[in-house]
Amino acid sequence: MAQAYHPSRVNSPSNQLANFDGLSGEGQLKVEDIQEAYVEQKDRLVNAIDATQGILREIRTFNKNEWIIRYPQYKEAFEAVSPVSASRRKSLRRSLSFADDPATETEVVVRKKLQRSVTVSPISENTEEEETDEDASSDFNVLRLDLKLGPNSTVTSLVSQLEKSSIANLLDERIGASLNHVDKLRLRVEDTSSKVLVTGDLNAGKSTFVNALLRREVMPVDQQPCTTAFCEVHDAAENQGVEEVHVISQSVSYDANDESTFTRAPLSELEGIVGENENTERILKLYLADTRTPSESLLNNGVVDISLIDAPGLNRDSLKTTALFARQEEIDVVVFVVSAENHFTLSAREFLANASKEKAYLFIVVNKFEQIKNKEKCRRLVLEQIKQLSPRTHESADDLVHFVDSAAALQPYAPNPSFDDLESALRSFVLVKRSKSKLHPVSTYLNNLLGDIELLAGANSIVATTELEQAKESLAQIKPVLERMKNGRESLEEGLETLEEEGANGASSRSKVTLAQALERVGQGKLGVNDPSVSFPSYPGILGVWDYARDVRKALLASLDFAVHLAEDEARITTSAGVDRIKDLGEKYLPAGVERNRRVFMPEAMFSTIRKANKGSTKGRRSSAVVAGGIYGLGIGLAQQSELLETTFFDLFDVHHQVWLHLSDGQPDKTNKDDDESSAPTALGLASVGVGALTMVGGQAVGAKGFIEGIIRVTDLFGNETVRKWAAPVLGAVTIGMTAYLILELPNSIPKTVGRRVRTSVLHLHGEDDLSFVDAHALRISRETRKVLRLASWDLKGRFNGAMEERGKEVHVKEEIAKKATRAMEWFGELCRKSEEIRVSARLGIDV
Ligand SMILES: Nc1nc2c(ncn2[C@@H]2O[C@H](COP(=O)(O)OP(=O)(O)OP(=O)(O)O)[C@@H](O)[C@H]2O)c(=O)[nH]1
Repeated sequence: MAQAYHPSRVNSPSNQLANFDGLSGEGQLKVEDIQEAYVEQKDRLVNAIDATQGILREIRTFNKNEWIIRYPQYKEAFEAVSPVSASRRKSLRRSLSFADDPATETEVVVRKKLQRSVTVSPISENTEEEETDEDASSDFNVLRLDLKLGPNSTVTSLVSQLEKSSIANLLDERIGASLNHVDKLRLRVEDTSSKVLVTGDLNAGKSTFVNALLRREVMPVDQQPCTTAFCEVHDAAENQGVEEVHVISQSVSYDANDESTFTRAPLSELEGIVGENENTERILKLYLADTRTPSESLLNNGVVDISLIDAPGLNRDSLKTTALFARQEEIDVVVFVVSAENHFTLSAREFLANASKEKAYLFIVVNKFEQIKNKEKCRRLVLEQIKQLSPRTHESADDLVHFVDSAAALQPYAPNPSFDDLESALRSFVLVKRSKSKLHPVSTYLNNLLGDIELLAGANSIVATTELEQAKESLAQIKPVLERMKNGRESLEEGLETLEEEGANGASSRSKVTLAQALERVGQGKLGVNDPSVSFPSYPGILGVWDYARDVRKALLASLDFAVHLAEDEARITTSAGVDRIKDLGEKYLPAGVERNRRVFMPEAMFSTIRKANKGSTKGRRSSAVVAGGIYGLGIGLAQQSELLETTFFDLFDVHHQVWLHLSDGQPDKTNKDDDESSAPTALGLASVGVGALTMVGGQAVGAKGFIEGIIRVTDLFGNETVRKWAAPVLGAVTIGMTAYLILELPNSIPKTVGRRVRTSVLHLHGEDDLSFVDAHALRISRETRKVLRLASWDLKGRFNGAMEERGKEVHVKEEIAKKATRAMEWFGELCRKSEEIRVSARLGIDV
């Protein structure tokens, strides 16, 4: 069978239908070419659908797991430029903002690549030189989010309620909806069934025409005019190869797999069924096995499963029903059969006028043409009528209007080229229409969807680039700081340790010097320190000697207190200097922007705490008082301690000291100088106490030294006669003289005696850790100094480590952002590439 599609139009300049649908090329086109073109386009679309679904799913996953996709909004960026360049720029430049951040706008360029395909990139220096594209679309078609709440609400007002992620969720939902829609589109593209409605005037030969197409006399001809059944002819392959009739029960939707929706009948009963169902608009499904090859068969053509619907002849009653039927979306093609003898009746005109509104192109079969004598006149008249009824059909009349004799086509072995032409044209028309009705909307949708994906990718690429740049900028600032901190950490710690050590040691050694000097002076009967607040009492005379000794003791103790106070003051100065140096270290090592220690060091607050007595110490109370610097207002409060203030006889006459002086040739024994008199109550000592007591009883205070010296000399003289004679008066005179001497010496000797004793007492006060007065205080002061310095250095270390940690975290965060942004840039770039690839391979926007 010849398959030439347009043999008469090999050189035809216009082939509007074919041109319109992109299925026609230069020269003669065979129906196979159209079939092939259709199949190719269908396959390309199915692949494009699968690939698009793939990238939509990837977007959702990426949006969910890796990058919150930002939803861009574009508006034209108007600039005060010359009118020419303004018109150029208007379509090029867009102001890009994001739904979650409408205040921040970036100027971008929207470039057209393929039809309806745009890319977005930031403004560059060369932008001005680029070609203008007035049609460049820069808004979303498919993935548009309706972010407006009402007529007066703007995106801005809504955004306050929408987080970035909420918009990303909305976008995700939109993508989800789009995925579902693409699923439906896939089914639509893959659905190979196509319905051809055959209708026309009563008795025009519709059934004969359908039989001719089937090359079988299946449809009953010469039925009563009131036959109202719609006979839908399908390939038997759709019914497991069984030829039969399915009589569809009224008011149910037919399902071939659901027996309850139809009644089966053999083909032989078709005529009877059609006859029975007069006046009822029934639908009958006919399954026929077409034995012809796919290239010959219309029903089983290997490309689409065409089903033919033999509609009732048009009359007043059936007109409306048939018109409604023809309007159905699933009807791809309406074939109108008109008898060449009768032309178009009123009903036919009415139907065609309506149908041409729905379907711009109609396939018209002018039947029984062989019977017409003046064929040219008939052809002319019919075409004129068609021109009136369906102008578009008339324009493509060569393809769409066929003058045939259907009855003759049923004759076996009789060549019928005009019917063959019709058949080829009808098949091509079905395919072209199908391409237009099924493939074109899918192609448009995919193209728009991919365009949206590219817009989204372009905008998000800009966001990622900006984020990457910002992160890099921050990293360039923070990383060196962190590096410096890491490198400086050790030397800072060393510096702090040294400062602490130096401070504590310095305070200790200074205190030792100060206190040792003071104690030495006190031992010599002088005030430990010279200060106007501590004065030496004046000697009140022999009668006030007791009080004098007490006052001297008190003054010396107070001067020692003052010395401790001085040592503490010195330590305060040392500590202050140490704290300042710690601050300097802070300035050196802490990076800018880190809060410095705001606490002010108060030296006066040092040494103000009372240390609790050591547990188990028998001298608990005493040691508590010793270290209670400041408790009495002066250092350690020695001058207020009753046991130290206690004045004894030995403050007046230090017999013990005198004995030692004498026995060691007037040199006090240095090794035993710290000995307490109470710890060595010698016999001599006791004797001297007795003599002392005697002299006191006699109303005179006699110095032990003088007294003992006297006794020694007196005993030396007793062996001499003359001496014995003069002994009594001499002894009396000596005693008187010595007594006078001692009394006169008291103002000088008391301070020394008291000083010595005070020094000894004080030295023994500090039993803690068996340390001396000086060492105990030096230790206490250095501890306090160390404590303060340590606190300051801990604070600095804390700040330093905190700042380092913070910067470390910041670096980590920025690095993560940079990593994410880099990945996003690559990902969106790849997305654009994939999207473009889909467009190109599916020829979206080109083949329509
Ligand atoms: N000579 C000739 N007769 C035809 C042709 N087509 C149909 N007929 C005859 O016209 C009569 C009507 O044919 P049908 O096919 O029943 O017409 P129809 O349009 O289906 O009729 P209704 O369904 O009743 O409207 C029959 O007697 C056919 O034999 C044709 O091409 N040439």
